[in-house]
Amino acid sequence: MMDQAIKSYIEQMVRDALGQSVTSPSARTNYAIANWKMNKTFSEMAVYLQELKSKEGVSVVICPPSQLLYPAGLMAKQQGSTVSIGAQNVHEADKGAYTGEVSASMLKDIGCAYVIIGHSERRQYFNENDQQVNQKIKQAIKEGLTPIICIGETIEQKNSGQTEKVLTTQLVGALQDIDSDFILAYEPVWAIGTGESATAEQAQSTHAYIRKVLTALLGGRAEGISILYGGSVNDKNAAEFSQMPDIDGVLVGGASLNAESFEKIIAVFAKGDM
Ligand SMILES: O=C[C@H](O)COP(=O)(O)O
Repeated sequence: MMDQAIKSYIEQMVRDALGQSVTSPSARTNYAIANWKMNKTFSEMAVYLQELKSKEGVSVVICPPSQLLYPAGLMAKQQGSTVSIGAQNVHEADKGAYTGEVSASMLKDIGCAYVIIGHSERRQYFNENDQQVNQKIKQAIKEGLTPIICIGETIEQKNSGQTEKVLTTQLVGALQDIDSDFILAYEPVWAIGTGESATAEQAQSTHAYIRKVLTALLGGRAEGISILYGGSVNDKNAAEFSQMPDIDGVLVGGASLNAESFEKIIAVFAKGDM
């Protein structure tokens, strides 16, 4: 548990930061990240990667289930693709007796460049807490992986006006003693897999708040952090998100499973094509 005095101090910094305008979209990298979750076989992955064309001006990351991490990376390399490979989770320990788990050094060893950490499905089904998320981020950074840190509120938290408090707590917990770069993904739990995305305006307003919290925590470094939106993004609504100054890309679940749909989403986030 965080000391109450530190928490109050950070909250004051956040309040102070709320008056500042800190956005500079052109300086940040745009990302289109596919989270396949527990989907796709080897042959489905092979067909998908053959079909998928990436674009300049946007970093594309595919996060397949763990059995496909190595072959997907190999195949992308053989095809001369610029697509990077990311894992969907990592364990917080270096190594040891943790049956079924995978370490950050193992992910690095097989060519992963990114790892999703703190996805709401991990928090909900596997009881991951902010302290674990923080440890996983540290492990990822130690091994040279870029963490894709997920935060987001549930529908109950949203309806009771707790969104900003929940996001601030998750950010403060996740980012303790983190001084390397990362990607942040705002994924309202109520929008994940429901077909009911946040509106682009709702997402923009929350992203602007998140950036101000990041500014309070990290200072000027927050300016360069890409903040992605996730939650029922598809090839129809992606363009609206891409117009928002604090939305630097998307983390896509269901709609990323189809190469054609994901390619359309990639295209709208390609800087220069907007
Ligand atoms: O990581 C991706 C998110 O959970 C979003 O999933 P979704 O696009 O299926 O709503």
